[in-house]
Amino acid sequence: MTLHIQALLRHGDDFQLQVDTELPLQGVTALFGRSGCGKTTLLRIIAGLERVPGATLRFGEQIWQQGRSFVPLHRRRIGLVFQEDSLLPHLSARDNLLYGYRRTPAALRRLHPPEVCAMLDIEGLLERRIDQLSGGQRQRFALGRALLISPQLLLLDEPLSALDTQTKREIMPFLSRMAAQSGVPIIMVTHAPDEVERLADRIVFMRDGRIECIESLGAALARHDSPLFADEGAASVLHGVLGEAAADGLRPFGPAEARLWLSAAASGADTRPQRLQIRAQDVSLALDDPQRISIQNHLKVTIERIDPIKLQHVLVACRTGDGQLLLAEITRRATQQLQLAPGQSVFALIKSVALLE
Ligand SMILES: Nc1ncnc2c1ncn2[C@@H]1O[C@H](COP(=O)(O)OP(=O)(O)OP(=O)(O)O)[C@@H](O)[C@H]1O
Repeated sequence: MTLHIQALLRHGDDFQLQVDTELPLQGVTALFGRSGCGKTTLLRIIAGLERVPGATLRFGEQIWQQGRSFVPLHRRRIGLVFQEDSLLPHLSARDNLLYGYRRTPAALRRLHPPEVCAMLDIEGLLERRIDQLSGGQRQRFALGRALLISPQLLLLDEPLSALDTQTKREIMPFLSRMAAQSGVPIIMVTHAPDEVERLADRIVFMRDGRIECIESLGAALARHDSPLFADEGAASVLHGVLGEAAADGLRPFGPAEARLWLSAAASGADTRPQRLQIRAQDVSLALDDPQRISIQNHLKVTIERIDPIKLQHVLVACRTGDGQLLLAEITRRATQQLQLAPGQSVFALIKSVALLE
């Protein structure tokens, strides 16, 4: 399934959006870029909230806009969730949730309240009034309401940005569960690299009203000049499964040839693949595997590339034993002292990891 978008739009003298692209849609697509680059404008065009004369929009075989024909939002079967939750305060949580479901013809319903409630863990909150819900719970209801129209496409405009860090952390797993289980493609506007790293399958990088490039998450994390690294530095995302806690509470992550130990809170084995974020600054390299050291996570890796990134630093791209990419940011001086080079086997010492929940 792809979305073809061709549009040229001006907002005043300062801003022009010019897009002509064929966007693959499976899974989660993040629209990423600096404030004002046109992410929300593009999302509104896709939704049909912004009607651009002369634009063309095709969703698979369906023509949403071409020439004089224009399919309005409600006939595109799009689920929308914005930054600020838009629940109706005079309705109960349950009636808000079912608002779109009740208006969706039975023949078009593919997602139903029990599965959506379970996905978002909101069964116990259905009888509450809206003002009795926390910000995070309200946003879960907004997501549920959007899903229950059984949309062909979900558009999320910075759905987490109005939430505090703790609530964001609470909601992330629901978003990723929803992306994995609902089968509905998602386009999400964000300018937070950690949201992209946690949720996205591909990224549309935008700048000054244009699409710079469209990349898979893997490709976007594999280049040293990735826009994802611009503010917070380079990071790797490792995919793996979390095992059961050892006697001391640490939990294994990933296969034996690339095993890491985490102090993750939840207990019990969880067979869902998870993502682990490792900042390149938290990875050191050693020629031997040091034993008398407090750092617990040592991985044998092979150097693939070394890219200068700052005056005194380089980014070393390494392959782990299970074929994943791990980035280490070290000084040029260390690179010379250790005589590091592509193809070489070294040990990556990882000071800190974060399970992207
Ligand atoms: N209705 C409007 N009228 C005039 N200018 C607008 C309108 N909507 C947006 N703009 C301008 O268009 C540009 C792109 O805005 P847009 O909201 O799409 O950016 P964004 O990338 O989503 O930014 P942010 O991350 O801050 O939400 C901005 O310069 C904005 O000021």
